[in-house]
Amino acid sequence: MDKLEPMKPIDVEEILKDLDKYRPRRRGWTWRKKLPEGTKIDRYEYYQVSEPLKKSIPLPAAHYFNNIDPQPDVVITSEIASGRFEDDIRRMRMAAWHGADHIMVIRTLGQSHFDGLIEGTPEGVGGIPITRKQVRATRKALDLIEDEVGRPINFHSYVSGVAGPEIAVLFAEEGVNGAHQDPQYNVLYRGVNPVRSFVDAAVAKKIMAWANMLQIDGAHNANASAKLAWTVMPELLVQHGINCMYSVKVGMPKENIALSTVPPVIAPLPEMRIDLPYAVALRELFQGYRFRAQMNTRYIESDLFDATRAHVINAMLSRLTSADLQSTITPDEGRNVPWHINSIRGVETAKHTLLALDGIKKYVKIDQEAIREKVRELKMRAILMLEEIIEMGGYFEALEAGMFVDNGYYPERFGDGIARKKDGELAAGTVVPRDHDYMAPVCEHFGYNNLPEGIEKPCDLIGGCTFHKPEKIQFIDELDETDNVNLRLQKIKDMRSRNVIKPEVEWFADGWIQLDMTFSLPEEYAEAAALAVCEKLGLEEPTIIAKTVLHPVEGTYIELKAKVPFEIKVDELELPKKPETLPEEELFSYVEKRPIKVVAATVGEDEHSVGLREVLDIKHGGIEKYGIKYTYLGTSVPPEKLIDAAIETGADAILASMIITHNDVHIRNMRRLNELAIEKGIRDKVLIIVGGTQINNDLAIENGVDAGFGRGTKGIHVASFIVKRLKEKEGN
Ligand SMILES: Cc1ncc(COP(=O)(O)O)c(/C=N/CC[C@H](N)C(=O)O)c1O
Repeated sequence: MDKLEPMKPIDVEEILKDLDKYRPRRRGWTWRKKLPEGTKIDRYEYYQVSEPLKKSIPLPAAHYFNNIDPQPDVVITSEIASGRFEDDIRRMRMAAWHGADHIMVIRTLGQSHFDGLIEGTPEGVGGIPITRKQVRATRKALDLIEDEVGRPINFHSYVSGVAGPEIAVLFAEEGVNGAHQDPQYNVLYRGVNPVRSFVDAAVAKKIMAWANMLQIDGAHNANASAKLAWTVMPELLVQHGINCMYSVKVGMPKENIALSTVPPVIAPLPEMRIDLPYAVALRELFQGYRFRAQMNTRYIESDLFDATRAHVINAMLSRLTSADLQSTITPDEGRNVPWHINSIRGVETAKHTLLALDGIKKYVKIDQEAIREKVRELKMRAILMLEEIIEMGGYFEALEAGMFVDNGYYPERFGDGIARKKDGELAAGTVVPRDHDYMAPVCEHFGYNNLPEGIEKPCDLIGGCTFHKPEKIQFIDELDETDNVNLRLQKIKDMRSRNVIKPEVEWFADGWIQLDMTFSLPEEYAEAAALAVCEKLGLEEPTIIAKTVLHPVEGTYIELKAKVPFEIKVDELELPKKPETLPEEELFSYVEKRPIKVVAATVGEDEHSVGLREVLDIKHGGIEKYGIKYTYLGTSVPPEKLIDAAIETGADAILASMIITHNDVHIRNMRRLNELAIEKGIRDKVLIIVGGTQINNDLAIENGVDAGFGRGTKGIHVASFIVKRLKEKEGN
């Protein structure tokens, strides 16, 4: 398969075919191609956008603006790792269409403790088992997806744990474009021996530098691990400094070193007043490096709205300072391994906010004087901390003393930091000093290597290494015949062959749905009542995933997930009939021969007019475009007035818009129009057509009018209906 059919799902079996022969089309990271300041998109000016996509899904409100889908200048990340790469590939395609060009894949639980590579395609837990086959299949799929959307997509995962160097070689061989690499992470959060972690990191970073991979550091983990995240701000600056300098010393270019910057707090704290000075201090201290805005995962609860608000603030912080990448840790990080919809919501939030604040610095400047004191204080605290680390004898000694992730706001100390023994922890004593005559015919190998004179590159000694002779790469297909993608695909093939489907959240037809409901009960009763509703609906495994107390006794909002026990037969689905339309030239010629007049209004106490005006006015392709004359009576028009106007003007049709449906007021208005038309003796002379977001044709007809048009109706739909009916009534 050399390209994707836009309206066909990715064929994973096709992706898996000839995987042993696949070679990555490029190595290294790709930034977006920025467009000049003042670029016009449609009639609007932009200052921070990049080249558009060939295929994409714009923001929800884009249809008001000719469906434009501007792409911010900042790389947008989507983190996708459900445990089944074959489903993640589908979601990567969804994310790419919504504007993500950086796909980050978390590794399966505990892979950092595997002292070697794993192979095949076992199912992961909370992430993907990173194996050559999985990496290769995903990169191959991303090739197709990037061709489809028309923009390179960066594939990213993690170089960490006791097999860090091996993972780095794998990523370099397989064309992975970016990776987290920070030796402090292994030490602090994976309990790896500090010396081992730093030696491995040097080896891994050198390989990543050769592969031109973007590196993201792990400072955000301190933020995510501290009790009060803001107290580690000075330490975050120190941690960024340690990884940045270590990476530069190993030979990594600064433009490939990204700081994973996290806003230290969230409302109810005065978020921006605390986060802004920190963000400014970072960018002043680390000029020349890249900034990856990482949402604050420390405080993400199960409330999707609160998480989304936090994401908006984070992206706003990016625009007020600067960011090269905008991460979109999904809003449901606080409750699930991210679901499809929440990966996409994360991308939309980033895109929306970055576009909303396009060029904002032309109007809004940070008052450098006002912020100066706070910025200086943060830098001073970080410098003092660095000086103390040096006084303690250096990084490893400071580590043993528990200097890191202490919850005190340095120099305040609580003594509850994460202490790691220099000669203890996982893989202690496994670093073997190289002999003085050490020689390895290995390219991009960190450290001294007694290579013989006159060779062009080390691997010339062995006829080429896998970096220079990829045909030497050993591709292992599957190792576990009971846990692999082929077995999992069997279930999908079976359902597709029977043309049945189930709802899903992260894996194909996994059966999960999400419900939300509100009860006028205190929360514990509301939770029990919600579960009871699911039982009565015959749903399986109902699980409460979030709740909002609207009032201690007046009401509680509950969100649940539950599984549907049945399959849906796709063949038996009744698709809503698309309103038929006549060819435009038929409409023009009919109306020319047979003039048509209509009266139109928004009826009752309803003030909504936008939808009706779009159906009427020529500039929106309204019925006026086809020569139909209309008399528009405005909004909140009593049905009586609309009928009288139809009589006065001899109208052929009445167009009544009704958006408000409270207490079925729309239904009363439909019936009223019909009754009045009968009373006044014009019912057989005039078509009554109603429209509105909650209207459908069946509802309209059962309430006495001739047609009902719902959301998204265009002038041609209404004009076609009128002409069709008049033809039926009057012949020709
Ligand atoms: C520097 C570093 N190395 C490795 C790993 C992952 O390591 P395991 O494979 O042991 O889980 C991480 C994880 N960070 C969380 C990712 C977050 N969701 C993010 O977007 O940054 C890390 O920060």
